[in-house]
Amino acid sequence: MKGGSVMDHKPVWVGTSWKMNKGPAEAITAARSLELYNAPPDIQPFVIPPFTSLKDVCTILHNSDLLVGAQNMHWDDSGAWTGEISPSMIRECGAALVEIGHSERREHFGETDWTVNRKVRAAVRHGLRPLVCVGDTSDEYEFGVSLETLARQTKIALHGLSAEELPHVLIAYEPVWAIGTKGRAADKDCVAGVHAHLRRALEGIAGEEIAACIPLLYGGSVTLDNAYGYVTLPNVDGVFVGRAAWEVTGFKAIIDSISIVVEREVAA
Ligand SMILES: O=C(COP(=O)(O)O)[C@@H](O)CO
Repeated sequence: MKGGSVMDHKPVWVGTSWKMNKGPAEAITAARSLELYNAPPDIQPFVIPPFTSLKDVCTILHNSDLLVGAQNMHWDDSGAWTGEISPSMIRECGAALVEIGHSERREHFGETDWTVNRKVRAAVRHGLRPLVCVGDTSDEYEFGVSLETLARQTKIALHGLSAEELPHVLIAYEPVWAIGTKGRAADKDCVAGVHAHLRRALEGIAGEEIAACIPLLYGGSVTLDNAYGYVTLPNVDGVFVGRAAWEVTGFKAIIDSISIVVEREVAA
């Protein structure tokens, strides 16, 4: 079928960020209903709760099949950074992942390629796996410069990482025009083309062998109806879901739909 994740028996990543939803009580309820969840073989599920729920969710899911991440962090270990959360604080909560550079943070909170790079380097230094979000705006898409934007964001995000550090990174391609209630999901041809380009960019940065280890996820209006289609594409190693996975039942349904495809491909 492809030279991507399923054939290589790498796990297919299926995760959701709860964004600014679920305070501690609701997050604990959701985490408890995932605690005993047996993830299908070859699927690596993850959830990314808000900071106020991070420790509780990490504690509940500590021995589960799910990984837990934070939605952002500062790059410094500690200091006078009012309102910020450090990498060691996230580690202390028990998180394994940290999302960096989501377009909502780039657009509304001053995240830049430069701050993304500092955060990515800090994350790996602290033993966290950064999930770096890259994405083109609708203007960039219309003007035909999406690939340049994505290559720039990726190169700067990973700048300065060593050959040992690079395989800890995950990348999510999330077109800004695909995210949220006003977004439209990218079609499969677009995702296949962009992911092939991103893999080549990674090969330029890290060499072929390491680039092949870096999971490339797609995110933006992923639903139960389209999720499994994305993971059949070459160079798509998973999906990063928002709204459609905020309810635990929706999240599990998406995982199940993907697992059918994965099992079929592994058996073939
Ligand atoms: O923003 C994301 C996608 O949100 P959707 O609601 O699925 O469009 C991605 O980062 C997952 O949170």
